[in-house]
Amino acid sequence: MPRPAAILTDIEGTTTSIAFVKDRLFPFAAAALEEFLAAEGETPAVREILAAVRAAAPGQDPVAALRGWMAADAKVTPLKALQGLIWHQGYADGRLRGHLWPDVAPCLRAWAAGLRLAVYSSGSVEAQRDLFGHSEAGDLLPLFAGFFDTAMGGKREATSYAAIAAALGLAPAAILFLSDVAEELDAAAAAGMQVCQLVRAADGTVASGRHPAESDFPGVARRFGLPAA
Ligand SMILES: CSCCC(=O)C(=O)COP(=O)(O)O
Ligand SMILES: [Mg+2]
Repeated sequence: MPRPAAILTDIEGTTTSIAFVKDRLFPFAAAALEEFLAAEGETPAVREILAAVRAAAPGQDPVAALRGWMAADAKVTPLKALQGLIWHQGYADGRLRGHLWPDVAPCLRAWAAGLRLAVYSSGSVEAQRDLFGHSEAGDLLPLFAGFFDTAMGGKREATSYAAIAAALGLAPAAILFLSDVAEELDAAAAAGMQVCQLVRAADGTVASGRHPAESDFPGVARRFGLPAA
């Protein structure tokens, strides 16, 4: 395999602890839902999201549909867009700061000097930008060349990875995709990307055995011949 020219990274379980997403971000959005809709429900962005909720859950009360998706951790685009808008307020006023494992920011900085970096998460592009722009390691936005969400398709579909490679103007084989979820790695590998599973002990991730696996970003750097932090 050629040395990767670009790194495409997942967020939850890869750059960021699962606990931060599930115990901090998700409850933050859940607690603010009704109040946010009362305040912002007539803005064009939220009206568009609510129309998409009604289209995806016809005949259901939109708030009930959103609550159901939250309870199921459904990766549904309108829910993800709305969570991103709610989190935006928290990042802007300092109540939220994006968690990153301590090994992540030094490696991203080292890699960005010679490689293109991009993110692919179920979280909306706005949510991704806020997490890295207001991270515990400072503003990392300048390191990234692209952000991709479920508008590209689901993370377990090979076509999503082909679309992201095309958007980056690279052959899939030139891109290394990092994720904790084996099914996402299966899909990226099927599209021709190089892949590596992040098996972070603190998150309780288990190696699938189907893909190369490392416990942190320096391990990824060693395995794929990338610059070390
Ligand atoms: C942008 S941080 C919030 C991530 C999120 O909403 C989520 O559902 C986790 O998705 P990922 O694809 O990063 O595992
Ligand atoms: Mg993940």
